[in-house]
Amino acid sequence: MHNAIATVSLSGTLEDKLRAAAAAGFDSVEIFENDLLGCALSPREVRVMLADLGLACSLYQPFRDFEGMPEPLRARTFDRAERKFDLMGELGTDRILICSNCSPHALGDTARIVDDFRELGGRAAVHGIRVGYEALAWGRHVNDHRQVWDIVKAVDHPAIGIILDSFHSLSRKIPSDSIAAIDGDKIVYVQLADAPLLDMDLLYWSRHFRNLPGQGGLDVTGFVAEILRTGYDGPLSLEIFNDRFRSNSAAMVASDGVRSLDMVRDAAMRRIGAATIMPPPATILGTEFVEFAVDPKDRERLSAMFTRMGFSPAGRHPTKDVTRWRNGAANLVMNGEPGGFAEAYRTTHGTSICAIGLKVADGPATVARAEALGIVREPTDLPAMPALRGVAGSLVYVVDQADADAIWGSEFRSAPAAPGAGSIEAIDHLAAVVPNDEFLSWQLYWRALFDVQVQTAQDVIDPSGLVFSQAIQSPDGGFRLTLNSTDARGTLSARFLHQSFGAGYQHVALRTADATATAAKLAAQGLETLAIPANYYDDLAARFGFTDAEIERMAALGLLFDRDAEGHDYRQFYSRAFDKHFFFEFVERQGYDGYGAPNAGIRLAAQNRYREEAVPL
Ligand SMILES: O=C(O)c1ccc(O)c(O)c1
Ligand SMILES: [Mg+2]
Repeated sequence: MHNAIATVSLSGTLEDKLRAAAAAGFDSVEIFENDLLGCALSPREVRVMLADLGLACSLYQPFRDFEGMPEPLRARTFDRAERKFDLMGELGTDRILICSNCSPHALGDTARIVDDFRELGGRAAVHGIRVGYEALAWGRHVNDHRQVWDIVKAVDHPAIGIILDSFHSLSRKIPSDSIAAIDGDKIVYVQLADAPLLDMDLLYWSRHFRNLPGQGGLDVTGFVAEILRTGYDGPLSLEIFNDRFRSNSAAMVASDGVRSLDMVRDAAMRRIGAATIMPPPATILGTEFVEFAVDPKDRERLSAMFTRMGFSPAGRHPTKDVTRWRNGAANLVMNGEPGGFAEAYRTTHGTSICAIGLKVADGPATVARAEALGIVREPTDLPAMPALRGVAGSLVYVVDQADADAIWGSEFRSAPAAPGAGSIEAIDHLAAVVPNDEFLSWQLYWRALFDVQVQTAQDVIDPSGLVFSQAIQSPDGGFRLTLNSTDARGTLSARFLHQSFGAGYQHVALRTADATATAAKLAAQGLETLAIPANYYDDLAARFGFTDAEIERMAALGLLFDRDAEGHDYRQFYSRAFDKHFFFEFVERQGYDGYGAPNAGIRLAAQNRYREEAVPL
């Protein structure tokens, strides 16, 4: 069993695609006919290039509108097939994909279809070629792999088998356990794609929105598990029609593709109880700390902000300019050390969040899985705390739960915890902004490495355009992250990307048991918070029946409110941004699992009103 990718999944010319697939480590490619037709190389030259790159060609596709054609079209499809068999000989591949007929001329007569395939099998066998029949979800008469399997059984020819494509089967909600009826040695090829769950015409959904397993909402793992159970051991091949991938870097999509296939194969093997190739998805217990790279000129103002947020210095590194700030269970690290990673980071991005520390159940296993998935490990001088490369070159420190306390003890000279400052229970969530091109890539990174779940993606309305927000969280909610991206240049997210020279963490949400009391306390300490307009509170009163006094109090503190369908409440308020760059949120969850999506547009409109204000130099 090996990793393959269809050339249609990658951007560029055929040559670009092949080079990217080889560089990422694929074993073989499916050559998509249009990529060959537009290529100046002859099939023989492509074959030489493939050999030079160490790639095999595992499939030629697609061959359309073959089965059940009335004469004289029928004779012509057989001639066309013979031409393609010759071409495949030059290209050096022995498998072809025939997708189910979409022609208005196609006859649905199964006996005719079976005869057509039997005849084709005879002709293919002469060339040593195996033909795989794939049900397109929108095929005119055949659109379900169960129909294809019935036909393949009836044909009963060694050169004729079935091709399974996860998109076609899962988009139609065909139960994957139906694959158990298929003989593994009759499966000619397997194509994999995921997709976001969209209620959309199947053809349009397939041709524009497919994405890599681990980037969408289909149960590709369950599909692969059933295929492995049949004993199939041929290629698992990515066939991704995606508008964004057509313009993205082929190198990025190809290396994400290998990560995705390795992840899905590992998950499927785990599901069927087979021996696996890497440690399981890592359990994150929480965000142990957030580290800020601070420019010396900003140190005083950032310290003042932390103080107003109820944090106090709780330890200092014995030799480095690194300070631990603490409020309850939340740690913020301020790093002003020259000459190291933090300085390099702030030189590019300005004073900003340069690293996060994740507390995990098993540190060494987390790092081993990261390495198996091709996630870059960054050297650090902290042996107990390995670091992985994260968004925009920031670091994700891996903190084993057994070492968490020891790290603070050994790395910092601790001051006694300041009494009375413990209003923060934990770092609730992080919000990162990433360029649109990388949105799916970072989603895969988190979903491949960690045991996390995704919530339904949200469209958030910024006054200057739409922002996509994808929440990722551990099963118990102890770790939460939102990934945000936009095409709209004027949005806060876009301005963040522009001003900070790339992706990064834009805000940190801190959890408190009582947001109202925390807001009052921090306001009294001088924390500037985001003012929310009166119209919002009129609507809150109307929707939830708060008393005038309750509404007045919320308005005075800039508190936002939401309640989920089960009646769980959420309260949140925001700090002003530090130099229009990053900001803090304070949240109270009463069993509420979301992120206050109905309030996101209100918050963005409020932040937008400060847009013209100058930033201190
Ligand atoms: O969209 C299509 O036409 C198409 C063609 C070939 C495939 O393998 C496929 O899954 C879809
Ligand atoms: Mg397909």
